[in-house]
Amino acid sequence: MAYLLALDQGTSSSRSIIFDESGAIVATAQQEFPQIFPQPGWVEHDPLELWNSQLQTARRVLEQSGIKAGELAALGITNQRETTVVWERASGRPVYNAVVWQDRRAETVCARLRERGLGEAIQAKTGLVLDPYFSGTKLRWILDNVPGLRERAQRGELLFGTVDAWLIWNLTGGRLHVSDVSNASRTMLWNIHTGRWDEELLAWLDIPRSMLPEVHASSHIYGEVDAQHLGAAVKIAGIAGDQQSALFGQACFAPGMAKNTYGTGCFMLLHTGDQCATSRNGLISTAACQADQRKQYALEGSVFIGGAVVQWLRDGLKAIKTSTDVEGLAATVDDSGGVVFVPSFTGLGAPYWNPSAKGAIVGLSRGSTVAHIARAALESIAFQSTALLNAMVRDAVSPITELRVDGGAAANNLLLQFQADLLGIPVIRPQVTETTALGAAYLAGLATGVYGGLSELSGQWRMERTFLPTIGRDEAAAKMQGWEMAIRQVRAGEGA
Ligand SMILES: Nc1ncnc2c1ncn2[C@@H]1O[C@H](COP(=O)(O)OP(=O)(O)O)[C@@H](O)[C@H]1O
Ligand SMILES: O=P(O)(O)OC[C@H](O)CO
Repeated sequence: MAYLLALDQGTSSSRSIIFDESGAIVATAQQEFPQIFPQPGWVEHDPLELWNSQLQTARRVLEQSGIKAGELAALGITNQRETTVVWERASGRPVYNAVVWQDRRAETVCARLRERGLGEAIQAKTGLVLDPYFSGTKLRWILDNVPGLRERAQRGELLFGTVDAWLIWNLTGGRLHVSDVSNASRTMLWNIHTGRWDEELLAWLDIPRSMLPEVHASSHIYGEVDAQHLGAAVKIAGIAGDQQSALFGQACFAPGMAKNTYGTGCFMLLHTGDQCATSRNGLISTAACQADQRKQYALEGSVFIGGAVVQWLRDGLKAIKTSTDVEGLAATVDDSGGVVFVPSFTGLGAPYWNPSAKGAIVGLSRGSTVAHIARAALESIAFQSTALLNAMVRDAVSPITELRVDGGAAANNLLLQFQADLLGIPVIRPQVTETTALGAAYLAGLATGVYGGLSELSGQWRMERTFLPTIGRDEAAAKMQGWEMAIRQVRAGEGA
């Protein structure tokens, strides 16, 4: 039996999972790390905490499983995307906290690029909307604002990486500065058509070329982990951004196959094969996992607050004790009683793109209770996801006949039923919902010969439960109209 280790470095925790070659989970270890909020709209992580928590979970999962590092066929890395780390080439020390994907501070950088009329040209090259979400704008902010760093970067003393590159630098004792196409495509420095770092983009964002990692296909033997970390050298044979990794782990390999991940945010990806489709409806184009030398693409809708709205009910409103409790509370009422919750705590992502929007709860009446608010919070996750799928349908790249789902909040049956009702297509939850980690394990297994090809992986995918629509299309459309009206109110409040 071959074993594969997936390192899944997410926004709220680091996880390590060992899979056997059938895709079954053998053991899991997880560790949370602190979120740092220095100012409203800013979100940071300590890069050393990311590295240490990831390493600890990798050691723990090996211990728990009784499998020795030397018995692993390979490991794959998957990570929160866009989060930006800068460190010293000579010492490996980070020079600033990691600026997290949710962080909005680079809006000033975007505004200047917009004023220069570069929004469309950037979108044409990168597939991305000019928004502070993406790494290049965060990196530019760091070099412009942290004293001394621009000069040091120009002297070649500093390196930039998304979290995959940072982890691999540490795993290999500074021997490798590498990343994969799926992560590179989120930096706004990568030309999605040529599959290269783009000199014009680097000039517009004023980023020295010497800071950037070397980029390969997602399934590729990058090198080996230093034996001191896990007890033996292990091949690093897969890297992918977590959402593209989940698309791969859901065995969505063909055009028209789509998945939605309900984690901190919600990320819906539609595979578009070797065609880079351009959205006219607020979605972005992104590199999908590349298993070989052929480029693969997806259309993506990214929602910044998904399951995080449930965390807010728990930690901010203290309405529930655990995230799981939300389902019971929401089920005590038949509907939201006219309450609509727009959880745009960190601006609005796709398809609305409004970095300064704030959250709102509208439609409150004397009869509204915390249960209505909890239900509206869950519904907001499904409404936002429906807006993404509607945009994909309007882009008419390919028909979407079903949606595969995963992520922490996909455990919530009430949410998934409401999702199927709104979408009017089957919403399908697989048996293995750790699809992000599974994708990374698959990529590593393909590169090292554990798997013969994609069809073998498609054959491993198993459905756990299907949610079918139970309401008419008119009723679904009316619910969606109520949502869009609330969005207009939020945007009007922002002067958008
Ligand atoms: N039963 C549930 N219902 C709704 N939301 C949930 C439930 N369980 C977990 N969540 C939410 O899912 C998120 C965690 O999912 P996960 O996939 O682990 O996220 P990430 O990978 O972004 O760290 C949290 O925001 C949590 O509030
Ligand atoms: O860590 P997650 O699962 O919240 O995913 C974060 C995304 O990669 C951000 O683009």
